[in-house]
Amino acid sequence: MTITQPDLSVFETVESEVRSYCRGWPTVFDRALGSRMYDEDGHEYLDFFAGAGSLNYGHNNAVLKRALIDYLERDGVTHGLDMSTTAKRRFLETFQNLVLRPRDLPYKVMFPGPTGTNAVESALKLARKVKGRESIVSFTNAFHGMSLGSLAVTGNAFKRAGAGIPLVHGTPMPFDNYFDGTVEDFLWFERLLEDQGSGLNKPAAVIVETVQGEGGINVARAEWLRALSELCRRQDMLLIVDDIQMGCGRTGAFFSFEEAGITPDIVTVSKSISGYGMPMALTLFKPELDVWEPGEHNGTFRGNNPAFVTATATLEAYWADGSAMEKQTRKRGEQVEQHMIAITEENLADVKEYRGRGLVWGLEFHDKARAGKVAARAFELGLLIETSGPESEVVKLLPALTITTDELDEGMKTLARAVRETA
Ligand SMILES: Cc1ncc(COP(=O)(O)O)c(C=O)c1O
Repeated sequence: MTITQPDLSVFETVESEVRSYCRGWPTVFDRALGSRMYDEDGHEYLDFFAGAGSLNYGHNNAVLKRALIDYLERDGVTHGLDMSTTAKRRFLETFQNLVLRPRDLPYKVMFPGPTGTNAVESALKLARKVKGRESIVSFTNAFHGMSLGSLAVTGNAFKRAGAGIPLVHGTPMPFDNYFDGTVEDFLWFERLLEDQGSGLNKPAAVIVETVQGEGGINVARAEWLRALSELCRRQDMLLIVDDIQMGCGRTGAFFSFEEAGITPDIVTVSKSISGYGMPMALTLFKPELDVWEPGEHNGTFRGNNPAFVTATATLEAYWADGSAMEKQTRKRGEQVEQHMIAITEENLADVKEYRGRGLVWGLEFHDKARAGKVAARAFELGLLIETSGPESEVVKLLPALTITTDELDEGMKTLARAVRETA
């Protein structure tokens, strides 16, 4: 009898898979608490990434964890099906009372599916159905997700190439050009629309991020957002704000568009809405856009009940008095900015610009490869930071909103050291 050796290559594949899918962080994470992550070898990292913005309230937040454990211990419904549950009702009531009503936002709430791209797809689909038109305006360096509709309005050429086919029905427009000193009136766009020879059919909607997260932390001016909102009104196009990364308090206010004083027709929310890093997404839309028949947009995981529980606990803990959270985020933002000024002054020849709002910040270098080097060195020094921008040329800081001032100082000092040591 011959004994064949077991094929162990599958295990090697698993290990290389685990270690390669790690955003350039060559380790395997195991535990996380607050703003700290720990790998399987016990190394500690300060987290300035916050689950790509899905953990605005930190890892294993004690209040949310308690709510979840209590719910599970009383055998609360755990599926994600589209059914009426007490957890869903409590979330909807709390969202109405603590988020929509105080801001006088008259939105209907829809659960489009588990993740951000589901919310974007539903927004595009709804806008097209309402207006009976195909095209959607989106902006240079925009990021809206990886499924085909979201990708069609995403500006990143590399991500678009992943589709391998032409992506249709997107109309690109330049994002706020911060440096020209004037606010666009968008008359040029309206002239294009009127010019029969331009071939431009009127779009159904415009989709915009108030701060482009994946696109390199590009901050739109409030005046520009207002001009865009006016353009949409004049031209009978719907305004969709994708608040998936910048919402839930990231820029200060609960919704990132509040400061600009605009009321988008449709808003997409995901990432930090569950508060605990669990998949959950919302599409908010004005009541007059409620054109879907029951069942016209459904899905198996549209109503993640444990996520409703943590989302409700998050709103009660942090947004019952939203102004406190807002104030704290702005203060922490000022703290980051002080460090950014110091880093810039120390590296005048290398730093191109720093920019940000609330607790989302970017640091760009003249040398496009530098951001990756800084992030890699920061990792060695125990700090998790990502890069963003079309060529990953921007160091992106996205700490939890619940980070302490000491942790923030510690991380910024590590960043300064990483910049110094990669000069
Ligand atoms: C602004 C924005 N929209 C949409 C998405 C897509 O969300 P998801 O990755 O959950 O599909 C992201 C993800 O980073 C995002 O930042």
